[in-house]
Amino acid sequence: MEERLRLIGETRYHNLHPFHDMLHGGRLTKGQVQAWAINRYYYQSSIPLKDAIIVSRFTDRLIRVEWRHRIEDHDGAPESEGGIERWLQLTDGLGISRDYVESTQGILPATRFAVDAYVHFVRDRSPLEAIASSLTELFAPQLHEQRISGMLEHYDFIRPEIMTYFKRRLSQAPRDAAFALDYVKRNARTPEERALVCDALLFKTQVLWVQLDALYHAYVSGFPPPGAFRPQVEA
Ligand SMILES: O=C(O)c1cc(C(=O)O)c2c(n1)C(=O)C(=O)c1cc(C(=O)O)[nH]c1-2
Repeated sequence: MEERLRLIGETRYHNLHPFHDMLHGGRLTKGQVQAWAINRYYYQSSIPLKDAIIVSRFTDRLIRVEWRHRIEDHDGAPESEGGIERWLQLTDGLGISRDYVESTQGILPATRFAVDAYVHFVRDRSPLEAIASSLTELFAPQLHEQRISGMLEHYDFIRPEIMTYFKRRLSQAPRDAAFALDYVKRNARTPEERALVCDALLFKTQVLWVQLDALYHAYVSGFPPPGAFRPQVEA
């Protein structure tokens, strides 16, 4: 099963999407990077809702204890900032108002539908599939490394401080992915359960991929849907 999961990552993870090639290779305008960050905020801010649902689905206290730090990683705590605040530092650095980002008014409909589908998936499917759907994080650190170095190298509007979100994920994601992988290996006992685990990961790669398809269509091909964020024309 682990081999199958890793093959799904190698062939379907969104590091392979052409929008990411453009983002990391310095081939987007500042307006297109702003569009990516505004849309991605919706994903970030929904992750703790998704994780709270996962916590609510386990009667096993030890799993709840293990999983709940993910909510704090994103939401923060009274004395410490979390990932959502760090994401807003990124959008601040890109010159977009927090009110506008947090309102999620300008996001693409496809972003909302895809992210909501992820939240609903962990609510509606088995707890095993809910955990398996987080396994894309196995493949995230390499992508984050690429993003940090690529964006710093290629864009004069990206300063090191605003990439803190990704630097922090470099240590958080491997720990989280290792727990989830160990959990599915121990708990998917039948061929049917192992197939469900692989299908959950496949589903999640589609949640991520379709968000970049929508960004590409709107901001590279140039067909933003009505009501979506419109970058200001750059001089
Ligand atoms: O930048 C990315 O490509 C990327 C991908 C993923 C992922 O693979 O789901 C996550 C993140 N970032 C991320 O920052 C994050 O906090 C996160 C949580 C989860 C999850 O499913 O619980 N995925 C991801």
